[in-house]
Amino acid sequence: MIPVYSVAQVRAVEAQEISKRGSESLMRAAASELAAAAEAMLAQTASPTDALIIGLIGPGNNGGDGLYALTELAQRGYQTLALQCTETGHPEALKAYASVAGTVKSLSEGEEALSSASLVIDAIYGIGYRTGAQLPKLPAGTRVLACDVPSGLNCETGSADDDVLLAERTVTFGAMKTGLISQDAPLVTGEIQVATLDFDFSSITPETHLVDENSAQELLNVHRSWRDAGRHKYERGVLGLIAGSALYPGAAQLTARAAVACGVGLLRTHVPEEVQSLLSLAAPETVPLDDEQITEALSLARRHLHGRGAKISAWAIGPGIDSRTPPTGVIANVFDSRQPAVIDASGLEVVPTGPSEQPRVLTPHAKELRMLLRRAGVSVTTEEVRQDPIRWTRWVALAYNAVVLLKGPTSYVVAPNGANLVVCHAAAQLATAGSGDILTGILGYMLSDSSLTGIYGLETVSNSRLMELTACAAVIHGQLGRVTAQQGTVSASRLIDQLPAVMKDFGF
Ligand SMILES: NC(=O)C1=CN([C@@H]2O[C@H](COP(=O)(O)OP(=O)(O)OC[C@H]3O[C@@H](n4cnc5c(N)ncnc54)[C@H](O)[C@@H]3O)[C@@H](O)[C@H]2O)[C@@H](O)CC1
Ligand SMILES: Nc1ncnc2c1ncn2[C@@H]1O[C@H](COP(=O)(O)OP(=O)(O)O)[C@@H](O)[C@H]1O
Repeated sequence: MIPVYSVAQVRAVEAQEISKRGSESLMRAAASELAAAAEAMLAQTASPTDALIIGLIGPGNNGGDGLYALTELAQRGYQTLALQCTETGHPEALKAYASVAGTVKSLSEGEEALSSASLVIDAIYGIGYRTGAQLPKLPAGTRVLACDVPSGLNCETGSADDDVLLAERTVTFGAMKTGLISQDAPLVTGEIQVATLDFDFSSITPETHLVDENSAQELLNVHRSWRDAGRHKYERGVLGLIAGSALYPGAAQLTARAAVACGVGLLRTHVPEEVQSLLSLAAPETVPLDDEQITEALSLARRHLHGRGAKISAWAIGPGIDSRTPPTGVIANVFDSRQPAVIDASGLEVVPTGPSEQPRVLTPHAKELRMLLRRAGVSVTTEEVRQDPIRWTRWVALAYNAVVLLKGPTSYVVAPNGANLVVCHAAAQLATAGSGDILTGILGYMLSDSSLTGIYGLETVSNSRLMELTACAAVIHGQLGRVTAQQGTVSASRLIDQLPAVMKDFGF
């Protein structure tokens, strides 16, 4: 997992590093990382002599990084041009660049060259940016590498100006910063590469941790073993799905098909009669589960009589339930159990507040989070949630005694004790009807699989493992969106078609 720090924390460590190593040597180290990233971006498309790299240079240290990077690139044979975007610049870096590659032009003098740039390095503003500067408009299709932070992005809040310079890649220095993963940031930074420059953060507690593809792989492997290959379907895990209504017959199918596509051991489905025949057609692998069997399964689980009757390892509750007539009796019994559950959509309208023995994950989007807060007696606006998502998600986690996944372009996973993780891996195309139902299927499957929860006997899964698995499900879901979008337009059904291949990439 990647630790994420506030700008103030990064500034404090930076000050220590400057006193140890000197400002110039740090800046040169940052510049080398930036130059290497520029070379990597051009590796497929241009040889050094053909490529023109233009640096947009600002007044402070960010501009200094850009100039030293351009100096290195000029020394390696690239054609470079430094365009000064403000009245003043970093004096030593300006001198260093001039001595290797010639004079620096003003933006107005050299603007025309932008249309022939192979790559633009955006080194106008970094963490010192305050909103409101005049930023240059780049020709459509310009490839941009941002130095530390895209210019126009407030790196404390993640709020971007309308004319922010959109980056294909951002090389950020010291550590991942909160404002690079919040609010607008995921839409403007491109891929983020952290160049730690060996900054020492050992005495500082990060604000949160980012779970990316690599960290998800590691987290998924924690309990996997060679013994997994010898398990039969019941040992592998049985998911109980309570979903669907005549009003929304599709949601139960999507969640069921997603869980099946993940490779669930067995899926038992509790849906209204009129939905069951459709579900059996859409997912013939599923086996219906009636009220009596649920009561029996819960009773056996309470008496630890595993392996008899309808054994259920975890539950997925909510997709497509008609909130006007939810199956409250059955759901109430499941909520009273100690079996892990993911609760989504209309299930969120009936999940009880207060203490519970059940390990639970609630998966609201922002509007559902506000509904959950209202049910717990707290009234907030959408803007308040946007400004401080972790704070309001924590309120819900505490009030409902559950791990909460707040879904959106950036997703937040928060436990009742306040621990939190962030996932920034989504593709915009995931904003399509039914994609949340698929996430419920993926997470439901993961909670049911003992090789992922590490629970084979009588204990229950801890909130910290629930958080990890929830973050992994969000990463897988994000990757699913990315892979599907590469091949065409995205719909929930197309996401399910890609799911087996994406799961395979995560070691399933
Ligand atoms: N301090 C260090 O040792 C290191 C700093 N690094 C670089 O230093 C950057 C931070 O440098 P600075 O603190 O000089 O800040 P910036 O280079 O981000 O900004 C320069 C100055 O621009 C001005 N400014 C900001 N917003 C403006 C606006 N809207 N209108 C007009 N002027 C505005 C501010 O006065 C600010 O100090 C980092 O982002 C990173 O690129 C790296 O070299 C790593 C080492
Ligand atoms: N603009 C966006 N960019 C990236 N991911 C998004 C965006 N909007 C929504 N998502 C993701 O898509 C999913 C939508 O879930 P949800 O709102 O429950 O949809 P539905 O109710 O249609 O199933 C969530 O996983 C969320 O993180």
